[in-house]
Amino acid sequence: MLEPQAGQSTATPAAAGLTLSDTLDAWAGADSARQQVAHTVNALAKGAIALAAKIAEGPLGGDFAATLSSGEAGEGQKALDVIANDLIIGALAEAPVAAVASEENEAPVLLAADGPLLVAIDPLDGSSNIDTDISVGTIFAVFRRPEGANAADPVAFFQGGRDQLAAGYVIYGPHVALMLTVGAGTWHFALDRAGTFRLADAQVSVKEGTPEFAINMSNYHHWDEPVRGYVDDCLAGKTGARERDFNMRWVASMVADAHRIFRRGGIYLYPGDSRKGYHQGRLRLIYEAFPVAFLMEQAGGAATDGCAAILDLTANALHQRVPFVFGAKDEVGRVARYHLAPAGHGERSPLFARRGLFI
Ligand SMILES: O=P(O)(O)OC[C@H]1O[C@](O)(COP(=O)(O)O)[C@@H](O)[C@@H]1O
Ligand SMILES: [Mg+2]
Ligand SMILES: [Mg+2]
Repeated sequence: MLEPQAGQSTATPAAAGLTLSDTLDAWAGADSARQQVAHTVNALAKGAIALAAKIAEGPLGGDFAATLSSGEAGEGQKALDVIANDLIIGALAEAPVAAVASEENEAPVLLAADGPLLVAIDPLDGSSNIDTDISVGTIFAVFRRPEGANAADPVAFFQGGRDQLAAGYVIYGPHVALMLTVGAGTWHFALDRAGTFRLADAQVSVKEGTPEFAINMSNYHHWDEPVRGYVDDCLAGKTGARERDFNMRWVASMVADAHRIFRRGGIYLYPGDSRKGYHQGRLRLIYEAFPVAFLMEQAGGAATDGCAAILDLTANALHQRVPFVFGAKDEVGRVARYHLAPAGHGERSPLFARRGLFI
C-alpha cells in the first residue's frame, strides 16, 4: 500500500461532484509516485469509458456473446472479453505501466518495459451475462514493479495483497460506476452523461447486519462442511441458530454482487468445492480477489479465503484461484469461524448445531 509521506494528507477528498482526475490530483499533490498511480487510474477509466460505450451498443455492436474458446473450469472466452481486453490494455499504453496481467492473456503483456507500475485486470467480469443485458464489469489492481524485475516475467506480479497501490472496478450497469481505492478509503464515482466520472461518495462504508447472502446454491452438494453449515444456518431463518430470516441474491457477475454489498451490506461466497477445477473456487487472486478485498477493507468490510485475510496472501501464479468470501466484517468473521470448527464425520459438528458456537 502506498504509505503517505511525511506532511502528506490522508484526508479523503469530500466534495461530491469532483471529477475523477481532480480527485486524484488532490490526493497525489506533488508526490511523483502518487502522480504515476493517478495517471494510471485515469488511463484505466478512459479505457472503461470506451468499453461502456461499446457495451451500450448491445446487439447493434455485433455478436458480443459469441464464444471464441472454452476455459478449463467452464468459463469460455466471449467476443466481448477480447474487445474489453484490447480497450483496457490499449488505454494503459499511455500510462507509466511496464506490463499488464490479464485474465485473457496467459502471460503478462509488455507495455513500457521500464515503467514503474504493473497492472492486473479482469477486463470483463461476468461474461456469462453478456447476452442477457445484466451488469458486467472491469476489475483492476495496480502494483509497483519490483526494483529490477522483468515485467514480462509473471514472477513480477507475485506480490502480496497489501502491496496494491490502487484497486477498483467499473460496473457497467443502469449507471456506470467506478469504485476506487488508493488506500485512503473507498470512493464511489458515477459516470455523467458527458462522459466524466464524478465523485458520488468519498466514504463508502459496508453496512453490518444486513441478512443477505450471495452464493451459487446449485453447488451446495459440492461444498465442504463449513460452507454448508453457514448457509444451512442462514436458510433455517428465524427458527434456526441465526434467529432471523435471510434473503439470497446471485447475479453471477462478481462486480454486481460486490456493488450491492457496498450499497446495502451482506456477504458473497465463492468457496472451493469438489468439482474438477474448483478446489480453489473460481475467482482469481491477483485481478479479482485482491482488488475487491482492498476495496472492502478500505470500506470497513472484510475478505477471507476461509482461513486468512485475502490481503495477507501472496500470489504464486498469475491466474491462481482462491476461495473468496467478502462483505460485512461481522458476517465474514462468522464464516471464518465456521472454518475453524471441527467438521465432524460427514455430519455437522455438534458445534454447528442450533445454539452454535457463534454469537
Ligand atoms: O457461474 P458461476 O460459477 O456461478 O460463477 C459466477 C462467477 O464467475 C465470475 O463470472 C467470474 O468472472 P469472469 O466472467 O471474469 O470469468 C464471477 O463474476 C461470478 O461471481
Ligand atoms: Mg471475473
Ligand atoms: Mg473476465
